[in-house]
Amino acid sequence: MKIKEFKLHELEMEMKHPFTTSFGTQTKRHITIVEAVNADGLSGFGECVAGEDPLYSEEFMDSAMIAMKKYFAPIIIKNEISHPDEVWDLLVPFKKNNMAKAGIEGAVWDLYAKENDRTLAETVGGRKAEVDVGISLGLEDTDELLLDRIQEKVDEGYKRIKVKIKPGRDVSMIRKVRAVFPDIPLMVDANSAYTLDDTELLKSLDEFNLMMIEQPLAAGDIVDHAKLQKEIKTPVCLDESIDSYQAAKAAIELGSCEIINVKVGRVGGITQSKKIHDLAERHNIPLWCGGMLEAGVGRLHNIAITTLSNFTLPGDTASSSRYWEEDIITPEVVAEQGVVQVSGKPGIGAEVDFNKMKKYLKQTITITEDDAPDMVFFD
Ligand SMILES: O=C(O)CCC(=O)c1ccccc1C(=O)O
Ligand SMILES: [Mg+2]
Repeated sequence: MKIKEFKLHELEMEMKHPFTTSFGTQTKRHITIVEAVNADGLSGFGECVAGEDPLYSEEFMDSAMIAMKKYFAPIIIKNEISHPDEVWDLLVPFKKNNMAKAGIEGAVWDLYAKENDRTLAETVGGRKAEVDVGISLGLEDTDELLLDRIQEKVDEGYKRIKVKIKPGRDVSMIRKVRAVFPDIPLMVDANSAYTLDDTELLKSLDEFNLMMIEQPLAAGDIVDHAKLQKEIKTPVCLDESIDSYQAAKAAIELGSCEIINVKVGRVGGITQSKKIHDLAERHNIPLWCGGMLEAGVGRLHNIAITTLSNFTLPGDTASSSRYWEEDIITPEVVAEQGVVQVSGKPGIGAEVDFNKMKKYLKQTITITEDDAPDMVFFD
């Protein structure tokens, strides 16, 4: 397949509700929709999920835009490929910048699926016709407000509730949650807010029968999580630490986690997600698909990857309406009683609605063959 041009549609989308984690509060998302166009004018779409600032990982949207524009888009335009798996091989000489790589690669996967008149889910090897989803709730100003939000989402039928925690908003808050909701499938996400010095505190979460505790310790850490997992009953789930196949392999071999949150953007795309999926499946490590407060394109990619067999736990791919007054896709993603139907249409299975998208559009950068200088970095 040959990509004639890439278009980087840079958006700024106001969120319906602020989203607070242990590393800050987000009220809007700086998102880039990546469009890959072939010679026939057919387009595939990906979404770069880098944050506004390097607070979740080392990437941020400004850095990702430069990486996609200067390196990754030109290299793919200059090379004829037969399968999207080859995108990773072409980009791997450039270190990290995985969310930028994943944005480009995702658009190529969607275009490839459309060129072959197949759904993206089928193309990545998924078999499910529907997927169970949960929802991730940010920290609220008070525990009572959090209880109200949980009630709302339980009433909507989400299959599991994820609650952010941080020092000072952890044990007593979760005790209140469990007092009201003793039996709901419940997990917490610390976003690296603790250290091994907090082992006793983290051990006290064992009384709440949590499904897992996500990323309690430093982003990128594998060794201390292995020490912590030996001390606590609650399964450790890693997010920020699993930024590559190699990290997943190390975490599994060291016993650093019992569950992995796979984010297509964080690990560098669908090809690497599939590789991690197969490794985890061989080692009986269940997966679920996390979120980065995506717009509809990213949500649809998350749904496609969730159709793979070892994504056995509900992920964070909630309805579009949970985040956006109006999403950029038609139809939007809708979770009915915590279940999302997988579209039978080619590719991501929904149209990118440019009339909706232009309300959020800051700029579109087009990269063509002319913009692709000879890459002197490698032959
Ligand atoms: O996409 C969502 O619904 C939120 C997922 C989420 O919790 C999150 C959102 C932004 C950055 C990090 C995380 C996380 O899972 O750690
Ligand atoms: Mg997380």
